[in-house]
Amino acid sequence: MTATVETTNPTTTTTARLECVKLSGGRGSALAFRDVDLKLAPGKVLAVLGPNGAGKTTLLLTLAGLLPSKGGNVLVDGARLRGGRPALASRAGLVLVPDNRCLFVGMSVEDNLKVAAKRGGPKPRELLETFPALERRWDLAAGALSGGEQQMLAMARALIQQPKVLLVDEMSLGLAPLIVEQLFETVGKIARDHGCSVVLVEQYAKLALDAADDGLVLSRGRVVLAGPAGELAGQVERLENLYFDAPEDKAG
Ligand SMILES: Nc1ncnc2c1ncn2[C@@H]1O[C@H](COP(=O)(O)OP(=O)(O)OP(=O)(O)O)[C@@H](O)[C@H]1O
Repeated sequence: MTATVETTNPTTTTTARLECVKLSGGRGSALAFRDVDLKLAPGKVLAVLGPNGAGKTTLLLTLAGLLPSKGGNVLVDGARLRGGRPALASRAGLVLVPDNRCLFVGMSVEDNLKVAAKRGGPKPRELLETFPALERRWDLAAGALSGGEQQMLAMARALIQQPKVLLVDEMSLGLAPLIVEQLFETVGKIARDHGCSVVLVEQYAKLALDAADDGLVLSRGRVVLAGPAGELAGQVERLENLYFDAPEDKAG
């Protein structure tokens, strides 16, 4: 089964910021996800949900060019992106925030941002507008920050690269619910203020759908539910069944 997340209004927008057409991917010879179709407009947030092992992270890594695709296409602003080439994906504006954050823990907050800054792009201190909590940590080593602050820094470091599409993996991992809620709010603000599209891989289905415009649910590598976030949020029971691998939703 495939499904399409159509966030563009066909009467006003002809080109999606991010588009996947029958995209498949995995590691080695195994497919972790298959035939994923999606369209995401600038400034919109897509929540990618699903149980453990559903293929969510593999989808993000494939979009970021860190894994080769095994079929289908990825398009950014209508231009086809060659798979398996992280430098090309980065040049096309795809920026990944990995679940382990990958910060330089011995370097200060400022230096973590400096190494990612682009010529002509925002200066590190400009990121404090979006992440004011980092100001009082500015000179501290990233490794000395709390989990929530580290996640903010990881997001700020992605944002300083002026992404067209921000790919965020398990932003909430290991964080207190209150911090998670704040981060989700910030994601919505980033999409609106910076006009970038955000693909948000998450386990916290309810919070993610509250922050997203659209949702897509993977189960066993296949899209089993997709549509406006508000509609998916109204199907929490079906979502929960998927998480517990209910037989009716097995994609085979
Ligand atoms: N490093 C790896 N080597 C081989 N197979 C892997 C590796 N990482 C994940 N897989 C396999 O790929 C499939 C998809 O995993 P993936 O991590 O994309 O799922 P996920 O939906 O992100 O799950 P989770 O929420 O637990 O992170 C699973 O069958 C998993 O066992």
